[in-house]
Amino acid sequence: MSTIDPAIQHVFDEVLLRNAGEVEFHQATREVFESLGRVVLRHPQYADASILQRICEPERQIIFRVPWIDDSNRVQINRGFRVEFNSALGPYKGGLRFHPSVTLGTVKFLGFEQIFKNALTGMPIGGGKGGSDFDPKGKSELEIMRFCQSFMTELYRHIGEYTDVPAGDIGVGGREIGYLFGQYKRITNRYESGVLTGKGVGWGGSRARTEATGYGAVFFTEQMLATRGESFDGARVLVSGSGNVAIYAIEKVHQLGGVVVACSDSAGVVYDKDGLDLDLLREVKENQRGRLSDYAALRGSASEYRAGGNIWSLAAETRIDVALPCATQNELHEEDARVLAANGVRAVAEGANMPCTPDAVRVFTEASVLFAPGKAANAGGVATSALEMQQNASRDSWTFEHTEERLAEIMRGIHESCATTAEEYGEPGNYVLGANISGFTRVADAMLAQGVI
Ligand SMILES: NC(=O)C1=CN([C@@H]2O[C@H](COP(=O)(O)OP(=O)(O)OC[C@H]3O[C@@H](n4cnc5c(N)ncnc54)[C@H](O)[C@@H]3O)[C@@H](O)[C@H]2O)C=CC1
Ligand SMILES: O=C(O)CCC(=O)C(=O)O
Repeated sequence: MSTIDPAIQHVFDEVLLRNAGEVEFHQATREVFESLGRVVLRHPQYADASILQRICEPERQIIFRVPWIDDSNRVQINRGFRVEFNSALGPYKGGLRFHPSVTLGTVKFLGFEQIFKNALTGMPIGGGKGGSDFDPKGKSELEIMRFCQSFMTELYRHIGEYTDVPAGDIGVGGREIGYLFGQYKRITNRYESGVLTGKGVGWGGSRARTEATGYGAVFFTEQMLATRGESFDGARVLVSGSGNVAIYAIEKVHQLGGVVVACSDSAGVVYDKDGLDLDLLREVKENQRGRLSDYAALRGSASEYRAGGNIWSLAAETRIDVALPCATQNELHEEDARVLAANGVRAVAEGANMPCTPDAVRVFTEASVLFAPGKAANAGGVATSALEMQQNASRDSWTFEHTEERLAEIMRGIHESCATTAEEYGEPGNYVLGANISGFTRVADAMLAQGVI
């Protein structure tokens, strides 16, 4: 079992004390600290410059009121957040999450992960994240627009092409990015394309950004499988969630010859034993903004809907080769990992951010299941956001094929750097260790070069 090296335990204790009650942030930082003992011993300059202490302290945290008027003319108040965590490698970069569960601790855990993920991409982007406890579910189109406009009315003063570049995450897709961009343009009187990514392709967005996170997670898994001479061809796959990441992970698995037999939402699971109907799924989720129960009703006898079901338990009923958790944090627990490992699952890759609990990750590691942490596996989204910024800066617009090839190349590079770093530190195949050390080293070296700031 991984533990924190005694040489850096006191730094982690301080992180716990300074960020009391932020359990997801504790979880994310603990995992990184568990990987870093050997690095700090090998490179004492990091400890001398207090890099660990500094990397855990956001450069800036912004919390603001978001007032808006609902369709019944009542004033509603939400809370907005933007945590600008680390700008050693470039402007803060990371998504916005709109979900009722969002707290400062959630945004800090996501922002912390983003620092290392963005470093792994090799692109010039720092780490940040934001969001609100606003719940988009059940809101009208006009309520969503009014909320986004109010959110941006405060956020605009903190962001910019060279400062901080938000994008989407849970509850924030192309529609919300459109409303946010419109309000930014209106307030600043500037068509600053590079201030947000995930824009519509017709007005500054990048082709393949919508697909990038899900595709990238599958590309990474493909690389991991290849280290054991395996592939997606004929593989049976579980993908949790049914949002942006899940849908495009499913699409890429199907393109590579695999079959995704189940996906989920917060209300239940659909199990189509011969494979999901992706066109229908997209119609229900993307166009109608419906639930999986609606999908199952339309799909008829080819589909089984399990209200409140656990997607991972399907591995005990049918052959599953690969599991891709693509919904939300801590959705795959120790018991689920045991079921997956005991029933022959060969690879697990985190399309979502931190979907597997630490105990689940330990089960996979002990069972020699290939395991890709989110900061490596889902980095294709933010990498393609950086490609969007590149296209914006050069007033260019690339083809889908070119952008997808760049994405595939970036994912191969991330896989390579995680694999070689894990090997260099004596744990070949440990992608968690490889991702943490490789991402950390790039950021730490830039921080050293830039002095005590
Ligand atoms: N959108 C992006 O480019 C990126 C997203 N991610 C991460 O991927 C995950 C999913 O994000 P998106 O697909 O963008 O969000 P989304 O809002 O498009 O979809 C989220 C999906 O998860 C489902 N869900 C939520 N809680 C659930 C639960 N407890 N059980 C089962 N399903 C549940 C929702 O019903 C929805 O289908 C998040 O962890 C996010 O941080 C990571 C990298 C980039
Ligand atoms: O594309 C981006 O800037 C952000 C993507 C994101 O939020 C993530 O990687 O978790």
